[in-house]
Amino acid sequence: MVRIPRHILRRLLSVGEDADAVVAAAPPVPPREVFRRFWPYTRGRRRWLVPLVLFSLIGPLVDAAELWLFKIVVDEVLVPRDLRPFLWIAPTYLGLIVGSGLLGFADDLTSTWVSERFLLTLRSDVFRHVQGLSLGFFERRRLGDVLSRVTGDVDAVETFLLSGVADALYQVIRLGVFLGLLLYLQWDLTLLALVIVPLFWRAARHFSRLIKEASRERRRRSGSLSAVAEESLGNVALVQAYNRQNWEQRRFERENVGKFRAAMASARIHAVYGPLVEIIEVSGALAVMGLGTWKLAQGELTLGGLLVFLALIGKLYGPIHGLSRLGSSFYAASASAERIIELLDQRPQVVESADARRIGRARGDIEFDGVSFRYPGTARWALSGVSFHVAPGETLALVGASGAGKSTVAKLQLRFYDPDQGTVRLDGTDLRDLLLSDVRESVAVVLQETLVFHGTVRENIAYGRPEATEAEIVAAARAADAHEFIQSLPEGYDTMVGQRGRTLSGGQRQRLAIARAVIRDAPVLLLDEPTTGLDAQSGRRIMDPLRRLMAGRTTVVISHNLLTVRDATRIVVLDSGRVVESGPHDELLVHGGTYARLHRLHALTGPVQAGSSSAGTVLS
Ligand SMILES: Nc1ncnc2c1ncn2[C@@H]1O[C@H](COP(=O)(O)OP(=O)(O)OP(=O)(O)O)[C@@H](O)[C@H]1O
Repeated sequence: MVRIPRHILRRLLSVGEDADAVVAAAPPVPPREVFRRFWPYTRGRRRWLVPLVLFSLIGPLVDAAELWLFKIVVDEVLVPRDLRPFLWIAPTYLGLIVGSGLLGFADDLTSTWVSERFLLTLRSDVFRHVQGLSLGFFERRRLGDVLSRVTGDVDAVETFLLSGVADALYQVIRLGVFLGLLLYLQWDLTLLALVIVPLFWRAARHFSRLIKEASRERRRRSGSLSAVAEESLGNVALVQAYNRQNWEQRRFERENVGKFRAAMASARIHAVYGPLVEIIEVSGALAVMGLGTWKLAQGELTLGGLLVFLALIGKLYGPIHGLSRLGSSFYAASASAERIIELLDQRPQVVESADARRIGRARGDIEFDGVSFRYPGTARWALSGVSFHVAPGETLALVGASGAGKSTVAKLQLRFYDPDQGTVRLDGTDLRDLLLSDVRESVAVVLQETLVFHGTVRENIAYGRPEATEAEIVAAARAADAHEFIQSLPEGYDTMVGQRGRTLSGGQRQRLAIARAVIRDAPVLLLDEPTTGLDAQSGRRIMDPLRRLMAGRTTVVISHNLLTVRDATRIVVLDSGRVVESGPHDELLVHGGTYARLHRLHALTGPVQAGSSSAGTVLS
């Protein structure tokens, strides 16, 4: 026999290495654990598995009956050349075919219903889980990979748990039925036919491991591909402006080729496995045929008997073959299941306490008490020992150099993260003791990067409060000085704004964001660099609406632009996560510290010098 050197075989069947992976492979999970994790999702639909099992039981019986009829045709019609038995055989056969057709119809519909229902629940659950994860998860993970798991890998779990198991059951039942018949017909021939089973088993075990490796790699590459595509296409303006298309193309190509290689490795494994299984199968069948023919010659077997026996052997190998093939798709599916489990095992860093309190509408009293915070996985304190208090209706301005920790304060106020030390309070209660939804409900945000969704202008404003009426939406748009420009859009409030509001200008997006905050009508307002990216005129334009929005609310305004903050009740100056100064504008100027220095610098070079008079009064 020709022996293929081991190293060639290993290369042929290996997946290859990826030195710097975009997305890491999920940790391996044993199949039993995968079952344990996903079985609960079949709750409420398990009784539908009973007819499915029954269908799988009846199918092979119909098959066997057909074969039996064939034996009768050969032995009682063809060999004695007698047409009479054919008169009952023909309608019986037709009846069997119609019956199995109806059965197939019911089986198909029921199994699709059960599996699609399962997927419906699982997909929604995975999405709900991912949505509930803390901001920290999204700041660390590649969005494209998460998307690929939610939309692609979820489907494979169904294969693993339902279709796979139903198929396995079906094959086992077929195996049982045909084996029983064969043993009944010729036990010695049957035992000979079964000699190949251990060989099948060994081959299946060995190859399923290889297939699992290849599938893992394929799924990982799919995740990487989505991640690269999402990053490149999501930042298409940047990519084109910097002429980085070729670089992005290469990045994409690298993952694309990786996926191709993984697919080829998987194809090679299957291509070796398929013929191997066939060789084992044919050897068994040939041995049986030899012994069978000998028995026929000895007169121990009729021709019909031998033909049926050989046909049944074919049917017997079918399920064995099917089971071994199933093993490989089962392992391939488990590679996807591992990726889902890894996602489901992510715990939100921010969790609502079991006895969280409702506060209803907050008064808007905010307090940071000795707050220190470090982003997960980093060594540097983003905030250390930060304390300040803002009474209801007051305005606090946070200023400081870039990276000083201003946005981090906003994230802690929204409870996107919990402080490592100290306490953040709303109306005197630790945020950790409040319902998370209440904490978020009490805050309206206008962020640096205004978030606009693909949808109509109306939907974007109402995102702040979905139950808002048309009149409230228009009133909010007016308050945000957005009504006029919205009306001049081709379809007014029904105009679709592209994803991330690309069809709007920066100032228009900001005013839309303000309208959304107005309609939310929350007691606390977080303004993170509300004039970022706007020129002096646009910056001035949103000052009035901002002022209207801030009236009567507790406001925390984050700004580099010192001219927009001088009328705040109190200004807190942050430096490397520490409060270095705090007090009203005039006091800080007299004090002559960091703020006074920054202010002098700004007065000379500030970005809104031209509009300083109106910009400066925003907080008045
Ligand atoms: N998700 C994150 N993971 C790790 N470190 C972070 C994360 N976000 C911010 N940081 C770090 O925390 C520090 C404070 O960042 P923060 O965004 O609060 O600064 P900022 O004062 O708002 O800056 P800017 O004015 O430029 O927006 C910075 O050193 C920054 O690198």
